[in-house]
Amino acid sequence: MKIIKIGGSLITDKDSYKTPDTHEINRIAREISKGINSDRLILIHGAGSFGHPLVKKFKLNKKSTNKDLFSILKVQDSVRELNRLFKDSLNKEKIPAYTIHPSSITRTENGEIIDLELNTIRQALKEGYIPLLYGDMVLDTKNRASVLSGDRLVSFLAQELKPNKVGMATTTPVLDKNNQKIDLITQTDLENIGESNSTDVTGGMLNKVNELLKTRAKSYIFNAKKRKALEKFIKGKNIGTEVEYDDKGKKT
Ligand SMILES: Nc1ncnc2c1ncn2[C@@H]1O[C@H](COP(=O)(O)OP(=O)(O)OP(=O)(O)O)[C@@H](O)[C@H]1O
Ligand SMILES: C=C(C)CCOP(=O)(O)O
Repeated sequence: MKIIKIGGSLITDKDSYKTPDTHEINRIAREISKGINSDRLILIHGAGSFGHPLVKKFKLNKKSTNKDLFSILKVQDSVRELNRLFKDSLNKEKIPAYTIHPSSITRTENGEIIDLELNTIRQALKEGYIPLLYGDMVLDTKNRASVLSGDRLVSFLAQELKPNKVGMATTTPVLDKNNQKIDLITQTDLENIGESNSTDVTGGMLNKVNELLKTRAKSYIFNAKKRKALEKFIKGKNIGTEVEYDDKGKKT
């Protein structure tokens, strides 16, 4: 099994509010379709400009017990819109993507997952679907709602479902201070890893690396703007920056 996250910066224009990159959405769906084989696959996508700017505007990433219910619903509706665009494009390419809305199956406590209903995902896989999840706003026992990033979903699902490979497709591999690609990153060399240059409430590249440090499966962050990179990754090629598992990287 593979778990792959498609970054919000690939499928949206992250600097323009709620702007899908339809051309890239369709190209990525085609690459997934060409790459896919009998290996099981779970897809997750980020929120891009359909999530981060609204969360920031409504301050929904802060601790508070009285977040406005309608603001939370607005963010959920917005990320669902992006999910629908991506799902439709995947289905058009004959990929049986089956959306599982994280907000319907997850609770967090202070942002940490305490329940996530895995049997729905397992059953969807069993029936031959490709479960499709995404960065969402979910119920939180202490703060009414919390932002659950697609990056966290990747590491949580990897821990539970034990895929043999994990990929985070975004617009760049991990770069060093000279802007050169890092081939292998470990817990000890995180100094040059920052957040995102765009509006991003979930920690950008640093969060991605931190989540993958907790992931035992072989894990890669790569640039899927490069033609055929995603297709090759799905077919089994290792590309981008490998993130080495480190049990000291465990946050949960
Ligand atoms: N050392 C680094 N190497 C590469 N990118 C870095 C580095 N430090 C910070 N970044 C930033 O991290 C960004 C990637 O993280 P970001 O969270 O925006 O991507 P994404 O997963 O595609 O988006 P989303 O969170 O919406 O799904 C890069 O575009 C870059 O701005
Ligand atoms: C901003 C929201 C609602 C989810 C963020 O998910 P991500 O784009 O995967 O970090």
